[in-house]
Amino acid sequence: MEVGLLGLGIMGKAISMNLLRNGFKVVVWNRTLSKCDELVAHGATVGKSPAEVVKKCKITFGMLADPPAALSVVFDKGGVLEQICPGKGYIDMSTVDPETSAKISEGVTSKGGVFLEAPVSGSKQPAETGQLIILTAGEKALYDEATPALNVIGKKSFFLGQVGNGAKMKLVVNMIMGCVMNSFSEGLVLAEKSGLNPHTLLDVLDLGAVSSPLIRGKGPAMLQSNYSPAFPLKHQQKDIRLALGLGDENAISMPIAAAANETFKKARSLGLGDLDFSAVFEAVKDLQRLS
Ligand SMILES: NC(=O)C1=CN([C@@H]2O[C@H](COP(=O)(O)OP(=O)(O)OC[C@H]3O[C@@H](n4cnc5c(N)ncnc54)[C@H](OP(=O)(O)O)[C@@H]3O)[C@@H](O)[C@H]2O)C=CC1
Ligand SMILES: O=CC(=O)O
Repeated sequence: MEVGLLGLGIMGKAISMNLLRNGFKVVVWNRTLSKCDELVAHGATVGKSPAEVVKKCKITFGMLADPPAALSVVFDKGGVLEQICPGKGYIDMSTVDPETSAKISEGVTSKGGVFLEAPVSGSKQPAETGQLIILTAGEKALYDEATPALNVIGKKSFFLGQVGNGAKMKLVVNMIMGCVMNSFSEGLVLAEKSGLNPHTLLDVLDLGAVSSPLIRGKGPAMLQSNYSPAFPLKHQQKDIRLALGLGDENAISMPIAAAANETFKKARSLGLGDLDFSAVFEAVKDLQRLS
């Protein structure tokens, strides 16, 4: 099976590599074209534009940074819409808001193509090993057609119905994850400042109800100030911001998410946006110094 992949950031690169390893032919494109070289060395071919990738492939995936990027590769010159047509599908895996997803769906379907949104839960390592959780919504026939690829990309795919439901589910999940990370960071600072050994806190947490792959996976590196990016902090802040927008539309009061958003914004203002989202710990430490 041949598939296209637009966007070779942390996730797009890992997903492409995994597809190649599993026998898929992959046609890649990235805004910074030089990032395609490593994929070519592993057997991928390159399209010079999103449109050229769509021309070559029956199904094309997008994995872009944010709503402006996701819209740009579809609607701009050389974009997906120039070649999408009946018989071709576009699957957007970027984390965006439901409105962005609906715009992309309308654009694709207006040209006779089919659309599926498919944001993923899970980070760099699950992407490398095909262990993502895929939150799809949109055209069920495209979901069925893409299942062989989805089965390689993830350990479980959900089909959630109409376009927008995948985006909403992803934003709810990441709103929770951002709040947990912020709260965990405050706990680490509180432990240390009140005279406890934060390493012992990690051991205690790991044995109790709060134990999680997130805390187990990130905690030791955070205590070494190691924030090598798996999930960039700027994307986590984008997700909480978009989740707050969803809360706004639905008149849902979310004071904890709003506070976490402020901490992630503070982290961005400290220049930590490209580091892993666990670097919010540094912003929490900085806030203590100021208070
Ligand atoms: N990293 C993670 O753990 C996870 C991330 N996600 C989500 O997946 C998406 C991708 O994440 P990730 O791979 O980490 O992000 P990266 O920041 O590593 O990569 C972003 C990608 O978007 C491209 N891009 C940015 N702006 C534009 C634009 N205006 N036009 C075209 N392309 C653009 C970049 O191209 P260029 O190389 O040229 O800059 C790059 O390919 C995000 O929506 C993120 O929230 C979801 C689950 C996990
Ligand atoms: O969006 C990030 C993730 O880890 O999931």
